Amino acid sequence: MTVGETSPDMVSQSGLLSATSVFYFLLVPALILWYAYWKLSRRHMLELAERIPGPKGWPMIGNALEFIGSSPTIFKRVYGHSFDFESVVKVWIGPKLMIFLFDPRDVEIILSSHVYIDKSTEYRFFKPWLGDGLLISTGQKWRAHRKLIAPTFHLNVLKSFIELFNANSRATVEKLRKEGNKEFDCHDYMSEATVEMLLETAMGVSKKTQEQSGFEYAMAVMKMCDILHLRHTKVWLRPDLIFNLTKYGKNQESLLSIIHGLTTKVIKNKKEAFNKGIRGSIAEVPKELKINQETKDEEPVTQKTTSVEGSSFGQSVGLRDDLDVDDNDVGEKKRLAFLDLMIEASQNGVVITDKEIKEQVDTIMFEGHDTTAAGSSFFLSMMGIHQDIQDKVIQELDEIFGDSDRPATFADTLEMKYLERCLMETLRLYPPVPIIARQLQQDLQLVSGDYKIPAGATVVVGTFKLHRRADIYPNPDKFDPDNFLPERTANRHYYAFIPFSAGPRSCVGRKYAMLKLKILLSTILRNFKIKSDIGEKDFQLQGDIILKRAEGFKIRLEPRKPMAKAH
Ligand code: HEM
Repeated sequence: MTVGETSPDMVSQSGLLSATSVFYFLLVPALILWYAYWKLSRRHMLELAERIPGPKGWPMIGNALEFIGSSPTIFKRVYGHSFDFESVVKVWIGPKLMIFLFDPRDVEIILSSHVYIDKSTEYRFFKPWLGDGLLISTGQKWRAHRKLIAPTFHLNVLKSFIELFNANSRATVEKLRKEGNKEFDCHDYMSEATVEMLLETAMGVSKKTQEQSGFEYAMAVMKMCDILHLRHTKVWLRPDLIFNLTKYGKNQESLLSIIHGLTTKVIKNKKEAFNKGIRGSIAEVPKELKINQETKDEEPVTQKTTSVEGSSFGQSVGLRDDLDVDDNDVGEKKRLAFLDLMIEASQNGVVITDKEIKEQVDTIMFEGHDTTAAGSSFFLSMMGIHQDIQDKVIQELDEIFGDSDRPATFADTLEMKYLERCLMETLRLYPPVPIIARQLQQDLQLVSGDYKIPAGATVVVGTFKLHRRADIYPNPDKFDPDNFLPERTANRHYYAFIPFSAGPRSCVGRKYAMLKLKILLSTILRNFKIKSDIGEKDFQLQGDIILKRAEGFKIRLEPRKPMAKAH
């Protein structure tokens, strides 16, 4: 080859070289342009955010370091720092803007709105588990499904669950008895009980027909929540591509196969029963726990409607949502339990597909169990710590039931006024859902101060902190059931107590949860006195999606009577 001649190799190499240099030549300005555009498109957001108070952050990562460490450490640190600010706090996690709200007036604007109803992008980690179920769906799909599902949790449907609530509460008491008087974690029992109750009531199948135990399901859910929480706090686990390669990704897969295994079986069993013409729960109630018809018929007329005078079912008296609809408005046909209605609707054609039923069953099974398991475990912890208050609850129960072991009726639950106040106070101090997050599609003007939250930001309603505001609850960290005396609640802002959220996206299971918890907890306290060797100041709180005690819900039991008497 002579000088000046070029080999085909060299041609292709120089071609490659020039292609690479052209690529970089174009890439750099493209990146600069993209960055400039990105900055420009966020100018509005940055300008509005600038005026909102918040802790100083680092370049690029913002305040992300605040979220490093163990769950209890993060919870303590973030809650502690919230006192450096008033009712609105801005936090940057990398490029993500989050605005925390603690003022009930601001919270009302968000929660009562039909506009600001989109869930924050963090909820997307739930997708492989809950699909497009009620908790995370949005727009027309959410609206249509909410309309379908809400009536299945009206009080008239719930009243038909009372015998099953009693039967399962009784079974839980017998399981608890085996602990003797040693210290143990009551959360496991509460999880199992709530899963089994959901199976037998809302799903209408028998827990005995599920080969897989409710306990195994509950444990898998707990581990799934740990993984989801990790993805919220560890930024590098957020992209699916990376997450799926990690051990957490693999673990999630096997947990989902347990979780979905149970829900698939539930739907299959229910469909089989449905095709045989069976409606309502196929679970059996022991004869001695059947509530006789006379007692049912004695219920005053007001109780035959879905709203009960003076009883707020877990939200401020005066607030109303789509669960507070009178019987006459609901109509006879819609009075079916959750899964019965889902299957009937699907058989009638267009309303809901099999995939959508599955997503809703997964959603209700998750939302319906982990929250109530935490709520009941905190309640038992409170009883164990505050013996004087527990004595008053027990006295009230003795006045209602005497020394009879008869099952609780709906009318009895309305008499449990002091127990209800203790439950509300537990949900105030330890709300099982400690924060609620929404994604803003439009700017939002606040009323607590002259701040406007820009579209694109994530709004976080800090329920835990809101419930402990000293200007609303005097001595806010003290467990004081009298906070829910009518004269105290009368002048309180409706949105100062929102354990079940409020407004159009409030919890559909609110009344279900309150009724079930009253029966479960009263049955436990009719049989045991609770003791605790740990005080509230030693709680290691962790807010991984659901608020829990990291050290476990340790209590001890003292039997109140040797053996239950028949009525
Ligand atoms: C103590 C028990 C419970 C508490 C504290 C609680 C709390 C909440 C909260 C705060 C929300 C709003 C979440 C958000 O916007 O991010 C919610 C939503 C929801 N809850 Fe509950 N919940 C409880 C029990 C239940 C039960 C028993 C069920 C079902 C049987 C249930 C089903 C749902 C569903 C489906 C949603 C989504 C509603 C929607 O977006 O339209 N919850 N819950």
